Amino acid sequence: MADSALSIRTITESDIPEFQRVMAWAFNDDPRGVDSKWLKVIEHDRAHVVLDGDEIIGTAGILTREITVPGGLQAPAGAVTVVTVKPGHRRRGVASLLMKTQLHGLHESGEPIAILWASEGSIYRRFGYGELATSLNRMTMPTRVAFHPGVPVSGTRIRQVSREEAMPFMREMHDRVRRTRVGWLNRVEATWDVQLADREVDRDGLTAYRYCLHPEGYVVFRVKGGRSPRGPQDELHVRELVCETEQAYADLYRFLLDTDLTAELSFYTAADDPILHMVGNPRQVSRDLVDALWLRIVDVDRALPLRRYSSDVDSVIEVEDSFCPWNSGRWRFTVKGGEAVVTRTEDPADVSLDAAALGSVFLGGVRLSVLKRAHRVVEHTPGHVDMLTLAFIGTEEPHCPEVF
Ligand SMILES: CC(=O)SCCNC(=O)CCNC(=O)[C@H](O)C(C)(C)COP(=O)(O)OP(=O)(O)OC[C@H]1O[C@@H](n2cnc3c(N)ncnc32)[C@H](O)[C@@H]1OP(=O)(O)O
Repeated sequence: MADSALSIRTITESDIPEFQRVMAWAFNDDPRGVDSKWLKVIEHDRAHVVLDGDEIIGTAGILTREITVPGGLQAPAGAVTVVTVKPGHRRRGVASLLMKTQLHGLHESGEPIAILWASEGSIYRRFGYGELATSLNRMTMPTRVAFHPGVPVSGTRIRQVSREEAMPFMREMHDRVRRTRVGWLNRVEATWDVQLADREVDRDGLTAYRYCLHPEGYVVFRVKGGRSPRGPQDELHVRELVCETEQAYADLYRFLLDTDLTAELSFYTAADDPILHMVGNPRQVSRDLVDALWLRIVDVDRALPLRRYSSDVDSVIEVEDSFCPWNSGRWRFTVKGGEAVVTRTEDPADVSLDAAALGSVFLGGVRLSVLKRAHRVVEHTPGHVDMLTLAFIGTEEPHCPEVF
């Protein structure tokens, strides 16, 4: 329960310095001037502060985004960011008040999905966000590894260019590709400034970004210099690799892996990055899967029909959602030819779950059958969990390549 001394409102320009200070202190960081990169994307009418009297003690923002969902469709998503509470004011309900205000606002404006990256795994389930809606593969591999015979490299010339030259090409390429990849988000101009901000302070001893273009894709990376008695040991840190053809993917990876003076490539990539199967020895690719997007179904009946499903289903799903009570109760979920219809029903439930479990499975990143084994889903009618599992799973692992 929120403390009764607290109030909440959207921000004005004059709140920005204090908004930034609270953010910085909460993240154990230093404010670095009001041009701090995250502030560039904050939408003032969707950012909130919590006050204790006149003192700003909490912050949160929603970014208006589109997310690609299974079926190659785009759904509106509220991208929740900079949820922070000033040290000294924690555990008195400030974050809960921010979460409630955001989710009620999204419900009223008809935006059926909320997404976020969690700083800690123990915070957001209580607010109905499901973990691992997308996961991230922290991958490293030696450079120079050979490809499996039969993986073609076209010999297309790849050009390293300046950021200015790369930007128009990257904007267009990204906007085409993101519409085809489940979990990818659209970018507004300020997003590019944030995602590819190249401030000295963010480089951690690495070079500035390098931009390399292929006619059907691009790659952005930094290099970390290294030497050893055995020879050059530079590391390539890939920031993003965006390709609209499989050929460009093979060409750009080959280009990176053949870079002189390097020993290792690292890339926070999709869980199912095909590179694992492109190299001759898959054990040379080390992988570490972590949670990425957490997803919240704001409105069950609006959200579920937004995507396409892999098989037909007719099930009654009982949802428990004390934080957004309009979702609680039983819903008939019928899929025919990939399209879902969701209606209220009084019929007995085939399957029961909570809002967070529904958020985890929405993009196909988590199997409902696994949540059943984890005691997070209850099956009342045998067979329905398996049927729903197959319907929700798609042809690729969902992936969100950017932190917001
Ligand atoms: C999307 C993003 O922006 S991710 C970034 C999140 N922010 C940070 O990590 C910055 C540092 N942390 C903070 O600023 C704060 O501790 C926050 C925002 C995580 C939580 O704010 P608070 O105002 O303390 O949370 P609030 O008092 O509403 O707590 C609600 C519940 O969550 C629990 N909770 C809150 N934070 C945590 C945590 N870090 N770990 C475990 N439980 C937590 C509380 O114990 C409480 O539980 P209860 O309902 O059972 O009593």
